[in-house]
Amino acid sequence: MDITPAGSAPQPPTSTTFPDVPELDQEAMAAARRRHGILTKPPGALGRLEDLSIWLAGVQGTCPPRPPGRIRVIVIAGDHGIAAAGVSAFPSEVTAQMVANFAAGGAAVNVLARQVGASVRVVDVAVDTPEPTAPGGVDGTAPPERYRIRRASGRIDQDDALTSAEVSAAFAVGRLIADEEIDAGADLLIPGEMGIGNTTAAAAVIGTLLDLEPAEVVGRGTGIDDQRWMIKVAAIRDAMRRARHAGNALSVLRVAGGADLAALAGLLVQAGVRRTPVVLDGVIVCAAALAAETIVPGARQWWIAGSRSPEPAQRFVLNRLGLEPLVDAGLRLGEGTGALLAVPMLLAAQRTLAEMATFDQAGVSSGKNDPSDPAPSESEGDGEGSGDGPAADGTSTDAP
Ligand SMILES: Cc1cc2ncn([C@H]3O[C@H](COP(=O)(O)O)[C@@H](O)[C@H]3O)c2cc1C
Ligand SMILES: O=C(O)c1cccnc1
Repeated sequence: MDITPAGSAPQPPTSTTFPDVPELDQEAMAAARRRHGILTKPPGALGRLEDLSIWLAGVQGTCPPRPPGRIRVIVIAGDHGIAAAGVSAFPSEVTAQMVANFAAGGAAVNVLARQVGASVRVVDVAVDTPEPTAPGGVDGTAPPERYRIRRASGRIDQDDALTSAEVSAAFAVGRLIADEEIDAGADLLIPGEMGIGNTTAAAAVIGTLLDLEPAEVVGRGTGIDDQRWMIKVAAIRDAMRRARHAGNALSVLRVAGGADLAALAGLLVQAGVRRTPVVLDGVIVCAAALAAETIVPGARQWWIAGSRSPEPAQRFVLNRLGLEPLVDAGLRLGEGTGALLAVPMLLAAQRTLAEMATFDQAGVSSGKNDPSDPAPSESEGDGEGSGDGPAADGTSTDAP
């Protein structure tokens, strides 16, 4: 697709092509639905676990699906010039300080990752320090300069966040990271982020792409007071005004987003290209997801929504993408924490589909009271697993 220049600074036009994203495996999904129909439970009784397990079968192309073997959280770190306007309750220095905290294993994302056996990688794409703050590559040996796009993205109420070359480079870095991780064996990706001021950029990107009012998309971020809220609305308004005529989603990321958002968008697209599932996190990751789906339609099939953010802009994105968060626990942290909280549900979905006994195996009557209408045998299945089905005969499925 063509990338048209936009924003105040004139940019040379560039042209970039994007990959197609494959469809989920419909046969594996149909097999998962059939299997749900013969497991020892009333049809649909596992609720969203059934949908999740069917999705997992579709992304893995096999039924029953396997448990994820290597869950990777990738925290994309980058500062934002807009922080200088006073849109956050915290100063920009916190971004670099938190990168050190991630490396030391002391952040919330580290704790929640440990809980589900995931590992955490931090990538510095635009932290406001002279030298990159995080090591490069999956094993930390690649040059960190490869991932660093610039020192803080531009102040979006006055300037473009990035140049054309930088937004393309950031998107490419996101794709590179996904490739590196998947090549190293990751089979479930959890994108997270760290960057003071990034809820302002996320809101501006979402507001622009969905044509919303600044006051509809602004949130309290790190916990700003009313005075900062007004500054933040004005910053989003000015950024949206600059981005309105950007032309396409990548250009919106260039004008009103930043290196972190563009890298996240590239990572999300490439996960789909590589048939690798993703759990989405809060409003910043969702802003990148909206851009990614706009750039490469269909990428969203490979994602599920982990957690509802109190940031109002996230809801608009999830509605547009047709995703319903698994968890609504009031988390407003980012880093990938909300997504990690949803991982146990995904694991439960895999396990129930893979390990539950069938009616035949357990010798349990399969739920048709009319003796002239015998239950489907295991080999036949019933063709429909989850969703509305006939009432069960009341046979217990040993629910806890
Ligand atoms: C100590 C600390 C740790 C964090 N971890 C994630 N965020 C989250 O808060 C920031 C966005 O909020 P705003 O737009 O209001 O600056 C991002 O860094 C996000 O990841 C943190 C914020 C702080 C202060
Ligand atoms: O929704 C999020 O991810 C979020 C919300 C507030 C602050 N940082 C991140």
